[in-house]
Amino acid sequence: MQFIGTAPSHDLTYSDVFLVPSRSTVRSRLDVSLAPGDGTGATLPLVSANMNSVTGPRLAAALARRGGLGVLPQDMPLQDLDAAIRWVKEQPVAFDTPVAFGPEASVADALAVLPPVDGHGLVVLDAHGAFLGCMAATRLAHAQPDAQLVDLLHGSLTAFEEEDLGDGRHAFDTMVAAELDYAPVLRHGHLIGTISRTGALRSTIYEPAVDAHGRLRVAAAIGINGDVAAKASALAAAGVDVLVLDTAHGHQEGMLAAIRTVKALRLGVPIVAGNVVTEHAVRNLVEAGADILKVGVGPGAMCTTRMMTAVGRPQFSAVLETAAAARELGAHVWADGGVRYPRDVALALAAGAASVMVGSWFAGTIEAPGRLEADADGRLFKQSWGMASTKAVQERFGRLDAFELARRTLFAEGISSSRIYLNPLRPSLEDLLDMITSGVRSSLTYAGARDLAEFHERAVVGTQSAAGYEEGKALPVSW
Ligand SMILES: NC(=O)C1=CN([C@@H]2O[C@H](COP(=O)(O)OP(=O)(O)OC[C@H]3O[C@@H](n4cnc5c(N)ncnc54)[C@H](OP(=O)(O)O)[C@@H]3O)[C@@H](O)[C@H]2O)C=CC1
Ligand SMILES: Nc1nc2c(ncn2[C@@H]2O[C@H](COP(=O)(O)O)[C@@H](O)[C@H]2O)c(=O)[nH]1
Ligand SMILES: [K+]
Repeated sequence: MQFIGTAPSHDLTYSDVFLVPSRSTVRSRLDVSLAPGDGTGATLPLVSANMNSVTGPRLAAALARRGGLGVLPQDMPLQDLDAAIRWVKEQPVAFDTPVAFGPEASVADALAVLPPVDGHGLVVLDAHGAFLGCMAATRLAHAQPDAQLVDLLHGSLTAFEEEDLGDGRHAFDTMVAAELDYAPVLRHGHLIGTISRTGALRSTIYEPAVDAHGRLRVAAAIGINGDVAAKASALAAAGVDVLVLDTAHGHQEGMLAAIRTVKALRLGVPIVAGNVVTEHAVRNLVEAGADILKVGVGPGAMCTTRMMTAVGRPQFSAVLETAAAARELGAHVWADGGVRYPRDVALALAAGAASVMVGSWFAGTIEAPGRLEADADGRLFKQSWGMASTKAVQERFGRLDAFELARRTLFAEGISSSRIYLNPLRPSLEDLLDMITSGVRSSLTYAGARDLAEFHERAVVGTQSAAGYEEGKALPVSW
């Protein structure tokens, strides 16, 4: 990456910079590879943040199916993490995970996890897990909230046998011919997944991130305190593909010791460690055994660290410096936090990040863990909160005595409650992935790059004023 003109002497963040188009020989945006090449097996440079409101097993499976990686948060009890990892590994790769309800569930139960939008649907299973029927999510909009789903199944949609669908193109055409936008997929009469037209289309564009056994990949985080070796070993035994060692101040002795401990276990999975923002920290953490550095102090949407402590660093420069240092050492960087538009992802990758970690943006999706709520205007949202917020600290340390809990709560550095609204046009994680990857694929072709290594090499970046940034925004109403 190079700056157009002279490189600025002060630190920059994503909004301060823009990409300059260069002469290109790349003829199509579909000729571009977005594989991070960081040893995680991901084929898409997107990682979901290890936040309770962001990454649950459902979101992790959906993300891995399209090539990214979900990081399950360290706050989940170990047995829940174990179950979540195993659950992700059991999910279909070629089809979507069914949104399933038991025979007792009501329309209100369904609306708490699934908005009545096109392209989505739900299945109803009997008490033994056998498939009873399905319905389009849009049906929920016109039903009484207390109606039982099972009573709405008459005229149930068609279900396909797996072999009738074939490859993504054939599956898409089959659904168009059947005038269906959503359908369950059966194998010998047993439910193995669901499919939508967009899902069929996506399967021709994305490549799932799968392990050596063809199962979806998943990452999990652990903190630096407690029995780090026991936790890391337990997660590896459950089948985790990437381990993330995470704390607010990653450049500390406690982190270096934790990395050394996990490295010595030789678990055969990449070790991600952070958060850091300097070249010096990269050198120390890689020396201790980290393969990937998680970079970002203070850019996160739920994060109050910069205002509380003045500590941090504008994220574009943090990524640029750490990625250069990591590259020299054969390590990689994940740019963590502060991403609000596809352009921010493109800029992090141009600065040299292998992958980009997204938190709050993904919290407002159907696949995120929270329940759907509606505000006074009927707009749907999910709750989100920071992992260092009072809420998170109280949940994490709830088992401690009142004095210890109060002491730790004093040091909160995050927002406890925030509403992340679902984008009505892009309510699902996969809709956001489509938007982000189409933007980033386009960024690469503007730079004349076929893959992320070339993109980083060829990217030309300029700095802009606040007015320059403003000019780039679309106008929803006339001026
Ligand atoms: N990327 C970012 O900007 C930030 C992210 N977070 C996220 O919040 C979550 C919780 O992290 P964390 O608060 O580190 O909790 P952890 O449970 O991981 O504990 C952190 C440990 O580091 C010690 N420590 C020393 N200095 C600091 C410091 N300045 N800030 C925090 N801990 C310090 C703490 O001791 P003691 O409590 O005695 O001081 C504690 O032992 C993580 O997911 C983290 O990524 C949190 C803040 C910033
Ligand atoms: N200082 C804090 N940082 C936090 C907290 N919770 C999460 N985070 C960091 O933010 C990113 C996600 O950023 P986003 O802009 O995409 O939401 C996450 O990975 C953490 O590094 C917090 O409470 N305090
Ligand atoms: K912030």
